[in-house]
Amino acid sequence: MLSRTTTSTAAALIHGLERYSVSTLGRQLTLRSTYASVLSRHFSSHTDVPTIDLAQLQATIFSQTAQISRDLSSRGYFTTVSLLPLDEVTTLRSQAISLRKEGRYVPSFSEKLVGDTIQRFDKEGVYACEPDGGDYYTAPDLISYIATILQTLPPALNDEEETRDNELSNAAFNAKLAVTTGGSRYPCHIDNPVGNGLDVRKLTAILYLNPAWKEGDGGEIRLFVKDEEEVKPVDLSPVGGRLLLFWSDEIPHEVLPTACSGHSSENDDVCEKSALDVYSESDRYALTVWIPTDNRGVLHDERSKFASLKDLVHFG
Ligand SMILES: O=C(O)CCC(=O)C(=O)O
Ligand SMILES: [Fe+2]
Repeated sequence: MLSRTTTSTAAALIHGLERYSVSTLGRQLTLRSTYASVLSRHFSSHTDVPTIDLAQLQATIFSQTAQISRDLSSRGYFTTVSLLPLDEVTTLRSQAISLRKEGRYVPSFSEKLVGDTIQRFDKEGVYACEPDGGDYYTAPDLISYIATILQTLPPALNDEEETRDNELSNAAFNAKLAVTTGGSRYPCHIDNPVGNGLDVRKLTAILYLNPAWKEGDGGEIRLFVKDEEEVKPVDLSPVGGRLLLFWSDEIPHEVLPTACSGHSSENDDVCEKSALDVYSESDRYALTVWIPTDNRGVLHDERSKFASLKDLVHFG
């Protein structure tokens, strides 16, 4: 349990966040209320407080900032499997499930560029929620985690030589909690594929909330990165406590199918997708925070060493 002083620090961190709304590829992603107003209600009523150690989370990020910055600039991504201890990951997962039980998730869809047009497609068996300040009472640790990441990563990376030019912003962001059920996958995509001035997301930060994940459970994220002039796939398991960072406008990636929890009655090879209100241990939870840039000019920069990836990779 956090002491009052530490929690107040979290409130102060959160207080800096602004309302943010960006229309990305025609979709309105909106932060419905500020975390600050919810936290001020919280402090007057002394109800639940976050139990994850936010000060330790911040210290862990600061201790790895130099490596994060080096990896992002040299290979386009950074990952560690031990951002948080497993008991904290378990807490976050249970709050993610509570939000699902409250009906905060909706069926997920994505958009892809086909030639010059943007096509929308459903991601069958994938459900998503955009957590915001209004979710604080149900998910205090999830909301505090998001706030801590936002207040820690952008200034830390803006202080490092290799990543300073990206001018990451801690004033504006989008967050998404997604659950992938039996056999579902995400096709290959780039999170911010056009950089048309409305979508300014630069850094993708994913935390995986699957403390019981085992080898063979599937659901790996496959990044396409560069090895000399060749494209190299890198598969990373969604183990609980893994943090993955990569450039939102440059790194193609897909999510491989999760293992089946049941088979379709008609076809044994086809996984039974879970409905929105069916919960399974094998559900794959991921919490993504997208950090934007204050300088649109850095998006889709043709001089970047990763710029050619979008031409080399087959999407869809
Ligand atoms: O859950 C993952 O591993 C990646 C999800 C993803 O690519 C996305 O939400 O854009
Ligand atoms: Fe993505």
